[in-house]
Amino acid sequence: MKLYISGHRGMVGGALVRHYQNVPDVELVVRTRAELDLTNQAAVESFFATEKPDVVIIAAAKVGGIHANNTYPAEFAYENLILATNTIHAAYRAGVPRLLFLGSSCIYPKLAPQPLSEDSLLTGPLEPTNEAYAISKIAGLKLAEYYRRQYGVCYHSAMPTNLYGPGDNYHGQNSHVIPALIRRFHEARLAEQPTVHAWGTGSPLREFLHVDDLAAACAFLLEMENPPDLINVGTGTDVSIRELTELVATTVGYTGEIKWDTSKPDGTPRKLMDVSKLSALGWQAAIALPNGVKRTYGSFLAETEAGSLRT
Ligand SMILES: NC(=O)C1=CN([C@@H]2O[C@H](COP(=O)(O)OP(=O)(O)OC[C@H]3O[C@@H](n4cnc5c(N)ncnc54)[C@H](OP(=O)(O)O)[C@@H]3O)[C@@H](O)[C@H]2O)C=CC1
Ligand SMILES: C[C@H]1O[C@H](OP(=O)(O)OP(=O)(O)OC[C@H]2O[C@@H](n3cnc4c(=O)[nH]c(N)nc43)[C@H](O)[C@@H]2O)[C@@H](O)[C@@H](O)C1=O
Repeated sequence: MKLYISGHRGMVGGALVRHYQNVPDVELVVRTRAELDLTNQAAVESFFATEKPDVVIIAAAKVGGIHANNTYPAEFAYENLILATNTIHAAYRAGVPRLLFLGSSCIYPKLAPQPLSEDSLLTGPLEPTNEAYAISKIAGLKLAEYYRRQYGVCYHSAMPTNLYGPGDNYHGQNSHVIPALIRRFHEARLAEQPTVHAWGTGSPLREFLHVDDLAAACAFLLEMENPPDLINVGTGTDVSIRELTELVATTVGYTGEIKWDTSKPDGTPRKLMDVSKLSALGWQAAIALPNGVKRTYGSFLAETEAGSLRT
């Protein structure tokens, strides 16, 4: 099986490469952004016509936390729309029979019933801080569905909940909450800072999935002969941002005071996936949050040491 993983230098793409690199009879195809810019339609068409992979996983995207999504909506919409469109269409034109598109839990309406069922898609207004990204992800998953329906190709989508793990982005402003807090608490401990600020009120609820679990779930879905068009991937449990913040501080060994910067947005009040569809098919997450955060802090230290930390 010739498998093209886009975005292999990102957190999800990296986990997929780790998962598949020792699987027998899998030939991995990867390209850096410098080698293949997925927003360049001609380059994408030419790549697919030459490589003709058997399976594609779209793990490339413009990704960021609440601040980045809220600040750069034009880039989040444009890059993710064009990247998904180019990849799905070129894969179809090159005769690729199987493709997995990755969306995100933010595709569901802000106030949809919790836990978020796949049936909630397109039933109400989106969370404003990530509307642009969500719209591009909805377009991507719908495109995969339409190509499957019209052309009979097995193109389908998975909706992961908030992810974390090795190879995450530790940018001070544009990252997600777990990498942001790991770095902030780590630096505060080293500098013996008495106070650390976390964003918002601490009251929102979020569900977190380790990226190695997501890679395993993607492989599970790609083994299915007739996968659903759209399926949620998560753990089925959530925590408050306040609880998460305390967990990260403890893991990192920071003992100072935590203050809340309420000038920063909370985002959606709760985002818990209904994972009953995936559970019924026989898959569930294996890495519990405290252990996952501990492992991720270990990766952060190793990446810092190696000079490869993404900031
Ligand atoms: N992180 C999370 O919490 C969640 C992520 N997801 C989804 O998982 C997928 C992967 O996310 P994640 O791994 O976290 O993101 P990362 O930012 O870690 O990785 C994304 C990768 O995509 C590459 N990329 C972006 N634009 C282009 C382009 N135009 N051409 C070529 N490559 C490009 C980036 O390359 P470069 O390094 O050169 O910029 C990067 O390697 C995305 O679809 C995202 O929506 C879903 C739910 C939650
Ligand atoms: C994966 C997901 O990621 C984004 O949505 P989000 O769930 O809001 O993700 P987040 O990780 O940025 O924040 C989670 C919560 O945590 C709080 N918070 C505290 N302190 C920090 C902090 O220091 N950084 C960040 N980023 N958040 C912080 C923050 O205020 C919020 O209440 C979307 O872009 C969306 O498109 C998407 O798909």
